[in-house]
Amino acid sequence: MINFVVDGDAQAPVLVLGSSIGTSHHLWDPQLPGLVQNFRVVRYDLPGHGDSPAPTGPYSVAGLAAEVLAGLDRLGIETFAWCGLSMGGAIGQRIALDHPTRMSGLVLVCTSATFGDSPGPWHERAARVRAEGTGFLPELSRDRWFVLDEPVPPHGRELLQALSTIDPEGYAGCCEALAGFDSRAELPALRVPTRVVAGSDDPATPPAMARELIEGIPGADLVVIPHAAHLANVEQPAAVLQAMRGHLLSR
Ligand SMILES: O=C(O)CC1=CCC(=O)O1
Repeated sequence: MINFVVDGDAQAPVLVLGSSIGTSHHLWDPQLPGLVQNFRVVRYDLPGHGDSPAPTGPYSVAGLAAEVLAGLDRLGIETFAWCGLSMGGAIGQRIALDHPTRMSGLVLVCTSATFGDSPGPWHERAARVRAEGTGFLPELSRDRWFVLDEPVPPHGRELLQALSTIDPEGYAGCCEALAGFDSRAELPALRVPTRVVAGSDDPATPPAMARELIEGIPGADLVVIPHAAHLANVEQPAAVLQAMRGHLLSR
């Protein structure tokens, strides 16, 4: 069963934070103090990540969305705002499309309607993790997660180190879920008020992918964070918090 972590006032409106493949709920530690002022913040760990077990696959974004919703049901949470980075944004899109009455607002950070031109690289990464384990992931992720030639912030170094502790089967299953995700044709039907946040230097989900999201989602707006790669909320914590609060507190 997916691990959930809840912070903040039980009476406050709920904000769910979804993390990327390769990170845990700790991805959002830099924003937590600024969010609990207004929200009951619910975070979760993907299968095999953080404190979640890795059940046998196959995994899909739709299946993970259903698991997160089941967890929110167990917590007695009916309506919520959602902010998800990367895979957390894919899961957020799926829930917004399938359960729009449950979601009051959506922030999509460093994410996309599809993760790459072809699913091949995700299947290759899944196969490598199954063959070798997750030890190679910190080196692979350094230049995808953080701007080249800039020092990695201390929290970013912790997240990179934690990559090698992830359950290989959980990580591989999440790669396969990303390989199968494509919301492009459905974006015009996404009716939850949406803000898209992109990192100016994100090589994994570059600003062009963010523009595809805002061109597809009715009424969506875009904030581009300068000097940020894929983990923009770790590199530029204050700017991402401001973009999140600016959208979610205007609802
Ligand atoms: O690890 C990466 O390549 C970055 C990434 C892309 C989608 C996601 O969730 O993380």
